[in-house]
Amino acid sequence: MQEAICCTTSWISSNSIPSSPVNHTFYDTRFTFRFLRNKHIASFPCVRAQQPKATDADEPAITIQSRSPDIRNSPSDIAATQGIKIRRRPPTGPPQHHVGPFEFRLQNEGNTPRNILEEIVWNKDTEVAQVCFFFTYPILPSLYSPPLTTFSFQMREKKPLISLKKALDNAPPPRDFIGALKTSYLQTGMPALIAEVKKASPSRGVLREDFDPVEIAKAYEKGGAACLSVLTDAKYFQGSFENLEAIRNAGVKCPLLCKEFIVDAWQLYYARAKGADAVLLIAAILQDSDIKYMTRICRMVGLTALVEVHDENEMDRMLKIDGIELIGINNRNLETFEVDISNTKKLLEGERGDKIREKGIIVVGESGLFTPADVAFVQEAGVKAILVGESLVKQQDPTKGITQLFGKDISALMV
Ligand SMILES: O=P(O)(O)OC[C@@H](O)[C@@H](O)c1c[nH]c2ccccc12
Repeated sequence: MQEAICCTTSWISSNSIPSSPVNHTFYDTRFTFRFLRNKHIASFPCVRAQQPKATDADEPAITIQSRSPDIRNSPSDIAATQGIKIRRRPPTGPPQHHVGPFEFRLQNEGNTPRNILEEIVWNKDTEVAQVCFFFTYPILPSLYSPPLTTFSFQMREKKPLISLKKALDNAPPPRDFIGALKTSYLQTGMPALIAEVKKASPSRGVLREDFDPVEIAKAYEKGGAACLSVLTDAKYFQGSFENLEAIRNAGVKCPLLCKEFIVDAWQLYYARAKGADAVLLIAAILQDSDIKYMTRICRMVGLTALVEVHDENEMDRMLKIDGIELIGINNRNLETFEVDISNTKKLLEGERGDKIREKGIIVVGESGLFTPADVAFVQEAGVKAILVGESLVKQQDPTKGITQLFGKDISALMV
């Protein structure tokens, strides 16, 4: 079985593990891990964790795993049929060549990221995996051939879910992200602003040297932002979960979007535990079953999911999924960095626009918005909210930046 999650050696490298679903299976009384390999299944009791409370009474209980259970067998084949070009890891795997104690990495098409988004996702997969726990448990030798006395498995957790669950209980309560957008839109008659706290990006480099996330967040709130987006990726955006936490703890009332590359359900819990009210799910990197699965988890833990699309195929995929309430159209192609705000218009035309209105989905126009004309253009196209980073964060006074972006002081229009 390709997606085996246990390793038959007592040593494993984080890179050598496929992105398999580790079963974060919660029971009220005990927690069982299941290991699948060559059709053998071994289960044993482990730490107890608890299933989060369903907020929707109709929502059946769910088993928490890293990724959707539906994709366990051939994730890349399914992704390809959905038009997803981003590969989730080097298909040729880790370095193959060993000479004595040395390892040689052979660079080839299979283990070289094809674009920046793929590179970010591979790094994120490794990052989430590296902060894991390695457990070594004795196992019945008869289950495997040759007999083993121990095996190790990787748990994609910086903190085990049990402690994250505790952190969830202590997390500040989730706030209504969509409600804040709707209220702002009604009060101002302009697209509600999700203002982004972003220090740097791979396409633009460092946007602001004197970066104080709390000060910027407060300035955005004062300027009339409905919600804030906080970058938490450290490697490419110089963001952090500490920034998110600090903004939340500083008493900023705007609901917070955790701007992260979510590749594993564990990250949803972590974001909520750190005070996020919403998370970003990127259709270019998550297949349909992952989106369905992760949006369900979001509902259970009280997070709003902002599902991001960039092209027609991604939009059509998301429109077939029930329960999506908020869709962001990214004007930036995350593979090439090209920005074109007419992308928002293109994806809202014709039948797609009709379907979005029918379903009552709120659309957010994302990236590359700098002027009142840009805001008017995407509003005309049908968005009720906008997500803006660069043009605001670069202003010495981000509050004034908001007034310049809209051509008027929107904070004065808010009750
Ligand atoms: O700085 P801009 O061009 O205003 O863009 C903000 C936001 O849309 C952008 O940061 C963004 C949109 N989708 C993302 C996904 C990951 C990281 C960043 C993003």
